[in-house]
Amino acid sequence: MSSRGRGHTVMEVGPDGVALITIVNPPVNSLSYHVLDSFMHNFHLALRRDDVKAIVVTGAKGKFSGGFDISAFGAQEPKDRLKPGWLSIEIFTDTIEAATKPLVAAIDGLALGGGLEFAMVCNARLSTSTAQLGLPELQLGIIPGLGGTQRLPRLVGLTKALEMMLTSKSVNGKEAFTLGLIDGLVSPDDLVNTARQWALDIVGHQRPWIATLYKTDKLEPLGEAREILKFARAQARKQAPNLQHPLVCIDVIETGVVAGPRAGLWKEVEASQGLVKSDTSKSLIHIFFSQRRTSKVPGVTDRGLVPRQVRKVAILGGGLMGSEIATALILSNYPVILKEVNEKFLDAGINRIKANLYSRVKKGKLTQENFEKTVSLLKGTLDYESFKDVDMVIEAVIENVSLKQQIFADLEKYCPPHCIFASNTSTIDLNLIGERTTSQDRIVGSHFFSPAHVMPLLEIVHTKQTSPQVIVDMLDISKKIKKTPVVVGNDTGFAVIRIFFPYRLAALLLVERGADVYQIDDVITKFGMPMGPFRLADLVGFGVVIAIGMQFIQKFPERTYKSMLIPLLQQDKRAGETTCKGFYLYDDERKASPDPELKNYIEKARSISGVSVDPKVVKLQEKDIIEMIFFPVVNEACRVLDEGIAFKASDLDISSVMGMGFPPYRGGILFWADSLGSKYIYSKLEKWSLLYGEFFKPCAYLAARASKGIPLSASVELANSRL
Ligand SMILES: C[C@H](O)CC(=O)SCCNC(=O)CCNC(=O)[C@H](O)C(C)(C)COP(=O)(O)OP(=O)(O)OC[C@H]1O[C@@H](n2cnc3c(N)ncnc32)[C@H](O)[C@@H]1OP(=O)(O)O
Repeated sequence: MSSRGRGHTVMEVGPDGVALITIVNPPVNSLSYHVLDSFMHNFHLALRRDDVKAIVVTGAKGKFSGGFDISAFGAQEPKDRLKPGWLSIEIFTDTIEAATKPLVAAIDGLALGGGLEFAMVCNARLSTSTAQLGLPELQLGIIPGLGGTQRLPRLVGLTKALEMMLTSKSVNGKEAFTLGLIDGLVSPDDLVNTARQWALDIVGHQRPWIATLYKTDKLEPLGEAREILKFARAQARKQAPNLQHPLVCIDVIETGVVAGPRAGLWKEVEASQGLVKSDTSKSLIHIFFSQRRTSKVPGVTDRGLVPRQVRKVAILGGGLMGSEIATALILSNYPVILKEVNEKFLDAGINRIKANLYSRVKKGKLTQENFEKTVSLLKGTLDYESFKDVDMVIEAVIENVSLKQQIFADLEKYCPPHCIFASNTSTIDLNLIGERTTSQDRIVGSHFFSPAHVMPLLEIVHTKQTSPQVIVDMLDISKKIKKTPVVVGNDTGFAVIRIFFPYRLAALLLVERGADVYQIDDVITKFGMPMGPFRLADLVGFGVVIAIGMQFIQKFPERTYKSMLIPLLQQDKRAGETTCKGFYLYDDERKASPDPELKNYIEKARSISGVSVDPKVVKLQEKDIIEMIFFPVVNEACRVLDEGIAFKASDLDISSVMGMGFPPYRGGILFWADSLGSKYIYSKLEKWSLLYGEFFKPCAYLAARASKGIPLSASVELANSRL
């Protein structure tokens, strides 16, 4: 975790009698204790100075503040700071909001979390139209802790305040103005001067001097407020049944509405103290920093390489993945050439891309005008003529080695020598794909997850020969197309598919020994996965499931559990959701329901495997099911780390969350595993391997860490230092 510099504020007093205090703590002007101490020093100085009539607060380099310094959560603090309410009530409310000179916030860029709470303590707020304002604390497992739960409803009303806090979504300056969150919209160039004049106008009684905490005009009448809160509670329980902090947030807001804002502030203080120590918050903060750490790749991003500009991209293959990738790129303003083998396929690809964009128009995420502009970035082609000035090609054709080899050999002939050659393969060795070229250094994997224009993860796959420059370029592109990149090695399944291959196999092993398919899915969904392994297999389709399964049987025969259940279902034309039958039955609206016929297939698969129903498995508790399904995934993640396919444990946490929907509030697969302990996981896997075979056998990495009591995510250096 980094808060980089510790930060400070700078004060300048102008001849107009306005003290301008600027927060300086790059990169996002977070509110570290240094910043807060420095602010209070300057603030008291400004209050004391006779030549200061009013104060304007702003942030350096076009950013007001990204909020409280997240890296300071859980850090050891001096005693006075541990005093409940010290910052929120003593400093923010009773000192700043109650000051004898007015404060105006001049907001550009960001005012998030504590940043916005700081601005709401000021007596007026001016902002640029593009600034982002919001209280995203809930995505970190905490609630706004500097009065945000009380002041936001008093500025924008309960309904909007609840929406902003519970979804963690920010609003732009324009919307903030309409809502009443800010008092004026100003261009960036005029921001500070207008704020100075505004502050002087408050002093001169030409504008109101408002203490937000005591405003009531935006609050709904009590009866209506209770109904709104009741609805919000029901929604929160439905959307996040495993999470407590959204409900705590609603309780805190309610206290302020019912018992008054000071009671609300105290309740906020008390609730925040508990939440900041919760496992949920620790996990979500881990995810926050891990996500930002994925683009720091040792030996690659520490060489001072600068990403090259990619002005034009070509995509080969307008099938499902190719068109989704093209959609992602044009949505981020990359001109794209889509190549297909004939007019029919090309038209189909272009229409798919238009349909992807159109669905955003329907959802209000893209205007009709921007739809036209985005589509104009796309050109279709049937040959390589227009490839002479492309900076990157992404190949997304069917998984056929010789076809891909031919394509890469052609690319070498038609594309400029600097062009990056990326493949979206999810199963084929990149070295094989590039075998007929002399361009191995610019061959890289760009493994998108479907739907590629929606899913947030991009696996960047490097071979031993991929140049660091190409990886740096890919990291830059992934940032521009708003994906979280994870750089991984070139091996079967890369990271996500590889670590999750035992997920379905463990579930199949349990079912053959008597566990119930629907109970397993139910337990895994309650654990927090978007769906259980069987519902997921139906969604992906058995054709793909079997093809991927074959890869693992070939590569890791000793630890692949071979069940015939899925092939048996497929033989009967039950291939998952697309055939309306798989593990579930599907109606016209794709609603899944259990199928009583399934037991016949299970019995057949059981007899082929030669296993019988085990009464212990039939009676497994929820906790056992979770462990028997996820511990093999943890085991595989350890292997991936040990083999150097992933650079860091935290990259696998992000891969599991963003690629497979592992619940972020559990911190990702290895963070969760470490919360249970390597010894515990090892002992369980060891026991099951004796009962149920090699599939569960703990790997050497896990065994070594368990024997030393070291976390699975600890760096190799730490592990070695304990040898
Ligand atoms: C008591 C209060 O109620 C509690 C709080 O205020 S909790 C904090 C609430 N604020 C937030 O949740 C905002 C978190 N930050 C963000 O969403 C995004 O970082 C952002 C929108 C501010 C900027 O996004 P972007 O420009 O893409 O830059 P991003 O890569 O995310 O961040 C840049 C750097 O700032 C750091 N950073 C961002 N916000 C931070 C914060 N609040 N505290 C500490 N560091 C922060 C990041 O870790 C990153 O560090 P790195 O370069 O060393 O990896």
